[in-house]
Amino acid sequence: MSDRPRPASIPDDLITVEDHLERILRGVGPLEPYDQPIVESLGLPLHEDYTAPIDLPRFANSAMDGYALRAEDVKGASESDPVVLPVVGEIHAGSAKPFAISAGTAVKIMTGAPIPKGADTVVPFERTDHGNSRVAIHHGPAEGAHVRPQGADVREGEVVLEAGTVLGAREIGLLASLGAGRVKARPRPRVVIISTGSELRDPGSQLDYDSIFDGNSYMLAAAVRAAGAIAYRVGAVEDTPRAFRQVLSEQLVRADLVVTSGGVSMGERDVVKETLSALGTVSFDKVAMQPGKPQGFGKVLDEQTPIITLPGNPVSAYVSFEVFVLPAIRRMMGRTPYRRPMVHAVLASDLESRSGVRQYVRAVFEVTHRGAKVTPISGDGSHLVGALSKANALIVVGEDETALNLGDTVRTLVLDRPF
Ligand SMILES: Nc1nc2c(c(=O)[nH]1)N[C@H]1C(S)=C(S)[C@@H](COP(=O)(O)OP(=O)(O)OC[C@H]3O[C@@H](n4cnc5c(N)ncnc54)[C@H](O)[C@@H]3O)O[C@H]1N2
Ligand code: MOO
Repeated sequence: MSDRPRPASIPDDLITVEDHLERILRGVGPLEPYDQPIVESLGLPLHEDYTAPIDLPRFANSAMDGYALRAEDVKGASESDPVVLPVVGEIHAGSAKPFAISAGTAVKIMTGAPIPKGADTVVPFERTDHGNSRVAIHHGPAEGAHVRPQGADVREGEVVLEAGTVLGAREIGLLASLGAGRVKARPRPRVVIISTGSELRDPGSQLDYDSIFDGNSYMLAAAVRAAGAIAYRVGAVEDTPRAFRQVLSEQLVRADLVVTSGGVSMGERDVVKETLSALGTVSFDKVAMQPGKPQGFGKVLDEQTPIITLPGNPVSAYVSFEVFVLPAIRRMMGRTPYRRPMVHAVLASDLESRSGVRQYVRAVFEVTHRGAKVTPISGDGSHLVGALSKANALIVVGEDETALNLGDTVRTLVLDRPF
């Protein structure tokens, strides 16, 4: 049970959002880390400190196309009084031949090529006559000009990325630059999504008079991917325990987590509840929230795979994903914080809420020159997917709060924002 005090207004037969979430988070553990190809690690937290095995730059090299030479040999050179040096060769990046020059000579050098032994400075072509066998240098540079020194960026032995760093393009680029093809991270959880309902048809197929398209499994698959996990979407399963049990047992081999939609309320064909209650390892509860009241969580079959059962109403399924599944996925991946941080915003209209439930109100969040503002979207039906698509935030109204007023500061979950 959560340590937080239970709001007094919650009816006895409901459990709190906090208790249900805590039960889920206790029931899903972080997945075992292993060495993964670096591009696959995008968005995953690094499991251990990463120490640079080499210097960067690995060798002193030229920052410009030009001539490598000794600054001392061209001291005081100018356009009107150039210093002419013999050109003893040409070095390209990757030509794999070590090179050395002696005093009073120059070598053509391209960007990225190693500075030859004996040289300390590069003069770009633009400050010369661009000569081939001899070159007139029109400028006396400071020693070290246009040379990128070895180890100036990263030192061998230095911890360049700390454990817990979430890997993005820049970090992956650094790892590759240091020669790491793989890196230790917890894997993306594989999440199997099963929608249930004999009325459901796949988008693009023919509808009967009482059938509807299966929006939820697509919405949930997209949400799973957006959370950084792998989604395996299973087409809608009809409302019979046999069909549901069969799909579940077939799917468990590839699941770290199963998420279902539908079939968990009080109906006579609530197949998820009926089938899983019989196993005795999944508990079904009414959670003091709106939308999203009927919820279930437990472990299934021999694999003891965690399963989160979401209500079928689309808005309820979406909000439940945000509140329960997203934190579970993040915990499995080792990403913290598990829960999306709340953002404070000023309410743009009055809002009424039912006592005894935590209300998640669809809303539009925007940052204006006056600060963060949030406007509720009208209509609170859990079937309103059109309205849901217009929202980019959920206002969280506490269990004991029944009215909020225009101008109040409210807590908001700003959806889709990385955290
Ligand atoms: N007597 C009671 N009835 C209901 C209660 C209750 O407490 N007592 N709770 C209501 C609440 S709240 C919710 S939420 C729903 C949850 O019901 P289920 O999880 O059993 O979901 P279904 O009955 O299967 O479907 C509900 C609704 O959503 C549509 N649906 C289902 N799956 C999909 C999908 N994949 N894509 C699009 N739409 C879907 C379905 O057709 C129904 O209209 O129960 C209330 N009833
Ligand atoms: O609580 Mo149900 O989940 O709103 O519509």
